[in-house]
Amino acid sequence: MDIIVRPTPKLQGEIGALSSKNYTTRYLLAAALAEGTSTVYYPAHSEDSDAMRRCIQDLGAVLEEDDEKAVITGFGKSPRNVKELNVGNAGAVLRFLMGVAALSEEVTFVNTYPESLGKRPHDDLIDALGQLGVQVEHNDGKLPITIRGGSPKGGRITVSGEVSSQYLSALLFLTPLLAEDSEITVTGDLKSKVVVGQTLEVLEQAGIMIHADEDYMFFRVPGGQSYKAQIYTVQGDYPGSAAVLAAAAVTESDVTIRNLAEDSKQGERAIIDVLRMMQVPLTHENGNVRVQGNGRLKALEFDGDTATDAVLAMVAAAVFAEGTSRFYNVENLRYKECDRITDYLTELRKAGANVEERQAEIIVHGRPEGVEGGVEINAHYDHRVIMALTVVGLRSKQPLRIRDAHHVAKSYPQYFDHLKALGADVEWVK
Ligand SMILES: O=C(O)C1=C[C@@H](OP(=O)(O)O)[C@@H](O)[C@H](O)C1
Ligand SMILES: C=C(OP(=O)(O)O)C(=O)O
Repeated sequence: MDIIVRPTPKLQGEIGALSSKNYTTRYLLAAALAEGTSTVYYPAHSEDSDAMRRCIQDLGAVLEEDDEKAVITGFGKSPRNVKELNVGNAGAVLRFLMGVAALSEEVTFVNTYPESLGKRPHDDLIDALGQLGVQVEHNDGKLPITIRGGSPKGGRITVSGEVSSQYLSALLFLTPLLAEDSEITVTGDLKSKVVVGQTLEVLEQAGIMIHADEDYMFFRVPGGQSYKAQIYTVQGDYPGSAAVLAAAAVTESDVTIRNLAEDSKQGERAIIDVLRMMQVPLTHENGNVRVQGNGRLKALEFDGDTATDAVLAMVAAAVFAEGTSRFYNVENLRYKECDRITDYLTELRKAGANVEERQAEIIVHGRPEGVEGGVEINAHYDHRVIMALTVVGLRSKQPLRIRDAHHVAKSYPQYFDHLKALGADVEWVK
């Protein structure tokens, strides 16, 4: 399915934020790793969260769900033997479950998105699991991957943080369950460091003890621990909401998103500060973010690694800002659902944006007068490219047609319904 995004000068209204993807994957996993019955309130419903639901059930968790909650009886330290797991296109789900698979005899992760997740590297996690004595068969560090776990005991592990924080998070979920204590040393520059804070927060809520150095470069993990069955509540999602807020910022708007906690550990909360720095009129009180856009924005410089999943939306806003913006420290955007620097900028240029790339930077020469549009966009299987190009389309002179925009459902299936409710002129076409 494609989406046509037509120029929309005004957005107005109020929506509730979608539920956080990162907390949903973590709570579902923590519940599966516990032996009792946990409840997760307001879990996200999207392809990635469904991938976690499907896989933990394949591994033996029992899940019952109604409109507001998932009730999960976990498998604890003993996942059921299963031949294959299908994580869809979900990177975090794959990496976390590669860790859990170390507790199984033999599991193969199949390659169902050869053009997206199938191209992403997992070498650093494969190497770390190898240090625990886990055998991993792989296709040059990529899917399909077969893990023969058996019974790793723990010990000293080093893991590179250069490409993704998900490898470290995977080890933090696994090692408390091993018989012996572990020490994890992170090498290189740890990317998406703030997301590790979300992992530690969830582990603490699950009753797991981890001694973490303040800079997250060294961890002592006591072995022989158990995840406690708990009641969890998923907070609102900043990365997805960032795209809606960017849409409000580039139009004449009065848009409110509810349920975005001021004190959230999500780094993408920085969308609020970034839009403020861009001089977009905005308030954030009692979990309500209200943007009263006037279409005028100022350029800025920003360390994108602190808010990795919101950078594309910020760049989309910067396309219409006065001046030149620079998003630096973003090299690991190249290892996501697509190359979010080269592929994304190719699509932005098609739409008429003036953008440049460096290995680890996106530079945007703003065009407050708007961009031409009138082209077809390749989504590159990437939900965040789809959301960001939609923001650009709302302020293009001619409509944009985004091909295969249904991939937005990886994290935010209701994105276009939400935009429509705010008055955006968007239409699904076959
Ligand atoms: O741990 C997680 O849930 C995630 C970590 C981040 O990935 P990287 O650590 O690869 O940047 C983020 O982009 C992804 O959407 C979710
Ligand atoms: C990169 C993302 O997800 P993942 O790495 O989990 O596939 C994302 O949601 O933008």
